[in-house]
Amino acid sequence: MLSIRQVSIRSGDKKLVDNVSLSIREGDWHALVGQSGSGKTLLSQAIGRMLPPNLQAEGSIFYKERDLFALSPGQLRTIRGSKLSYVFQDYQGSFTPFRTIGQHFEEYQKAHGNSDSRARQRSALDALDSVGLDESVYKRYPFQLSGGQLQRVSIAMALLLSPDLLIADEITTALDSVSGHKILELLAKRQKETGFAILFITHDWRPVKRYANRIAVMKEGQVVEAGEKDHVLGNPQHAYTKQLINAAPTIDRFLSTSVRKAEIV
Ligand SMILES: Nc1ncnc2c1ncn2[C@@H]1O[C@H](COP(=O)(O)OP(=O)(O)OP(=O)(O)O)[C@@H](O)[C@H]1O
Repeated sequence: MLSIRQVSIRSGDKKLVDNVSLSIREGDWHALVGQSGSGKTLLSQAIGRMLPPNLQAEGSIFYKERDLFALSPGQLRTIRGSKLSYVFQDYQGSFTPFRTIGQHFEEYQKAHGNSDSRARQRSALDALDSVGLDESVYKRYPFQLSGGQLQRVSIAMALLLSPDLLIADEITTALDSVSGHKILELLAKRQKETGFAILFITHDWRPVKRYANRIAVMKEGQVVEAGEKDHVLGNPQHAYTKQLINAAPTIDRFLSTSVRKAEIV
């Protein structure tokens, strides 16, 4: 469904992403992991042509046989937000403080051509309901919601127009672990219901093990290993992947440490 072909991203002479190729299939939960600064966010921004203006991308990214790099800005707008949508770690930055949640939904839907105000409100309330939020949230301001609730609103908006691909960049990093877990469970439930694919950028191996079916590992701008999750985790080929897997906390290790601590006390 999405095919990233030999994409490089440069800042002047410096290559920040180096000749990356990656495919995302319908319904995939595709994890993108790797060291800080390895180019995960830039690669995800390149998909929606949202790179900072000082950077240049080359190569091609095909969404259902259309090269996104070759589309006009108008053509791209019909795809971004509707077929491809984003949720970010910085959910607070995605909201304007003096606008209610309802006003955010209004603006978003008008921008995507929904001119029927009753239908707009109905679909906003349905979207809130689908992420476990009640109608009262529609009239509230962003500062009146918790981090977890705001991230739910971001997901509701990102899924409003039934995208084929949701790009989720570190979406639980700013949340406490319980709220983060609830967000991921919600995402998994919505994915099961509607079948969109997820490009899931993370530092955390736990959700990768739990939810992903495919993994790509990035290091210094390159994808050093990619494939089915079970294959990559069970039979890692690259030294860096092995290092990442060994460094990840496992429940077994966590439990044995806790038991040891309990024994010492
Ligand atoms: N606008 C920019 N101009 C120049 N260099 C940039 C720019 N944006 C990012 N970079 C550099 O590109 C590299 C890749 O950045 P990117 O944010 O994609 O990494 P990442 O893998 O997402 O890291 P993290 O996991 O810490 O979020 C980094 O070295 C970063 O400093």
